[in-house]
Amino acid sequence: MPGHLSMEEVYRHACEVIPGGVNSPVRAFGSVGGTPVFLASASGPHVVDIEGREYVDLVCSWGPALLGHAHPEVVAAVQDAATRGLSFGAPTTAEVQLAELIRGRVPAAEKVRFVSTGTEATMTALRIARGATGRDVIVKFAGCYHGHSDALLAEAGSGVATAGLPGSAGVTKASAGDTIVLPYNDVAALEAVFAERGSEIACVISEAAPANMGIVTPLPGFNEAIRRITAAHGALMILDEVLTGFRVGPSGWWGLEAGVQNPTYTPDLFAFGKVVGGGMPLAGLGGPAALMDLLAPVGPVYQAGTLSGNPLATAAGIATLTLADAAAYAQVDAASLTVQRALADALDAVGVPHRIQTAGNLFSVFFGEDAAARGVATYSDAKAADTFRYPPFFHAMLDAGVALPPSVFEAWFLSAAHDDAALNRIAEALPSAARAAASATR
Ligand SMILES: Cc1ncc(COP(=O)(O)O)c(C=O)c1O
Ligand SMILES: N[C@H](C=O)CCC(=O)O
Repeated sequence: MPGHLSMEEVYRHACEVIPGGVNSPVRAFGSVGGTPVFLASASGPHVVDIEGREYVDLVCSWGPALLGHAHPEVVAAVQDAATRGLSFGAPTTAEVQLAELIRGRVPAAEKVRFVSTGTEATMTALRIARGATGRDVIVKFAGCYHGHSDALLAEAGSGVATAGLPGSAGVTKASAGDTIVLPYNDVAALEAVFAERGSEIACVISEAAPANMGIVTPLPGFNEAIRRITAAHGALMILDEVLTGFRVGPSGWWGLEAGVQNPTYTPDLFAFGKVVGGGMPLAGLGGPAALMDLLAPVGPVYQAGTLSGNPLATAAGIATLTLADAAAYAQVDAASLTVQRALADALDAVGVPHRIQTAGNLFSVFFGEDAAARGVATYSDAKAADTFRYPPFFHAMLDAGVALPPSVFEAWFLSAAHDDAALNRIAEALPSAARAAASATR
């Protein structure tokens, strides 16, 4: 492909050789319109497109860039690892070190199996649950996204929500039939389904705090209720911390909500991803030895991966978790609060009813009277909000040099590198974006 092409030209060419021009649907501008921004580089709080335009980034690679893009120490760790080999397909001491770092933060993850994507982590967790219980049925919640394995795409959030799809073509009836989808935050629905089919249910999987239908904070006691009900029926609880893990705090959402010492609940299995790989393809699942040892080669539940525990990804994960100390989390939290306040002020100033919902330092905005008055507790609430206000809002921000997630159903991500200059640029961009949201029509 010739150099110095415009964004539109590159996109047109990309669409000829890559479906939709993108390698993950949420990167397309399907719900906001326009040409996806092709990036050339990223550093700290910024991304730079192929035309040389710099943006303050509020996507952060959909979560991993907790410390900002290309943190020098993380890059150095990866470079150093690369000099010793890109992939061995054999165990390394670094994998042991990363597993120990995770266990130090989430003690219930006594053993960790590394994979390359969050999808694999949740898929493997389901397989363990089925292997452990001898049952087939799984329960998930509408609007939660757990990656793109067959069993978990029904009424999924993220790109499935953005595209307005009920699920995916290509999933067998048998696979879909083994998945029960319930409304999020609805303890009565969960109790009812267990009362009826409890002996068939292998597990309940939930995002620790859903962040793929916008942020829908679990109502107080909801995660505890999942724990209580699953335990009563001999089913497993899988907490998907792929997005929240090591991002909203040192021990993820579970650490914030349940508390690490004497936790109010502990799931059977955790799924991790994103931050744990420091921007490289690495994810994992963790839990008590008795369950994790069901995995091959110890137990009968098969799982494998040529690139699992890849040395570059492991090095990035170790460097990131080592650098992600209390001060780093405090910086991310403070930056998030600053943007939330500026966003609320800008929308209030032009009279756009809205609700900003949070899960630790993650947040998203829902527009509309109902969302503002009652909040958003379910996927139905999220879809009923004034989503038409987001595209003009998004494009006004982009025009002003701030890259938001290109879907109202995605979270906004800050990093420890979002300094005053970056935060000021966001604050300066917000008033005109709020005016664009105010004048949007259905
Ligand atoms: C909560 C959650 N679980 C699982 C996944 C799947 O992870 P991956 O995209 O790495 O497969 C994602 C995001 O993609 C996620 O947000
Ligand atoms: N919402 C997704 C992950 O959290 C976005 C990542 C993707 O699917 O590309």
